[in-house]
Amino acid sequence: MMMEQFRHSGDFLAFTLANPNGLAPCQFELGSGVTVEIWDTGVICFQPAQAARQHIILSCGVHGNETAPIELCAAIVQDILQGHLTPTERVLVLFANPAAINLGRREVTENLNRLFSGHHSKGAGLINAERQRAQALEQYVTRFYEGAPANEPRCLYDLHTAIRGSRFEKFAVYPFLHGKPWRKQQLQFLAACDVHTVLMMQTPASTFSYYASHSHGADAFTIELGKVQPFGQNDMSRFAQADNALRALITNRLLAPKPFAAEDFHLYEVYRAINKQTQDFKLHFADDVQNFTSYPLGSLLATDGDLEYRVEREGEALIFPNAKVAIGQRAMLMVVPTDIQHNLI
Ligand SMILES: O=C(O)CCC(=O)N[C@@H](CCC(=O)O)C(=O)O
Ligand SMILES: [Zn+2]
Repeated sequence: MMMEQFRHSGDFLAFTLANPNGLAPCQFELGSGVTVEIWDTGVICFQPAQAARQHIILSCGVHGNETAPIELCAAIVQDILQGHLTPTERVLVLFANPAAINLGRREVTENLNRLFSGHHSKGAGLINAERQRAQALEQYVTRFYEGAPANEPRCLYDLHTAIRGSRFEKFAVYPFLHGKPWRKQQLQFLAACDVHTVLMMQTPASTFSYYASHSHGADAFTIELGKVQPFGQNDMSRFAQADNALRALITNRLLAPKPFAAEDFHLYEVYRAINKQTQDFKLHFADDVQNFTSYPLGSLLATDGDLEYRVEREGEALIFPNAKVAIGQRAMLMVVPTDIQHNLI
């Protein structure tokens, strides 16, 4: 797709996917006065005509086969470009891994969501498209927040879908805050997105949301919207609330949330992370077992060479099990319900 076709259609996703290795930066203004800046393939920034109060990053396609969030973000961008939606806030939308989206695969060579906070530069001499993209995405996030006064809210919602079905179809990961309190206002926003299950992380991570949270002080989340499906096969009505809430956020039309109530949420914390140590890592439950499933104490969950992982704690539930990850990486998290009200602000 050429520039002219893109300007006509407003289809920034198609423009990105036709130019997965890079796009010449450019800038133009919409009839509404919104300034549009294209920084790179998959990287588009909207600056409203009037002074903004919030600095919002929406990202999708960190994993190339997680299509529902890509469709959702593409529609938002197209509606802005065609004048149907006029942001009042500064917005950066990222289609994070165009090459993987084109392949319909989670990754081209390496999991992009394990390369942030400098992990893209670890491992002597290793260079690949995902490492370069992780570094570039960090630079774009930095550039965007450099344009944000320190006292103004900044957030990043990194939209994904899970590989498996989940007992809770939509859920969020709240990155580790190093002892700072979790924010009720953010949980209320997640509830407005119809996301009522939140996993509170207990350690630093190499994910995009942890990077935005830790390096830029953003309210940042990984949000899982349903299960991986090919393009065109998502039932987008299941994500209508998230779509509406994100559109309301960028146009400053969010309704006042109802008072915070702990019973509106299923909160979990990580009890332990199981990392793959050998090529023999094997899960001992079926592929259709859902995220947040629990088994009785002592049940065998996984083996890794001579190692056995069994249920150790009452109520322990599994999440993100994946035997195909690279050695050394997280193959499954075990989580437990938590009541973290003491650390909510
Ligand atoms: O379903 C799965 O196994 C993976 C879904 C996914 O991509 N999840 C993210 C979570 C990131 C986080 O922990 O914040 C990931 O694994 O990168
Ligand atoms: Zn993902």
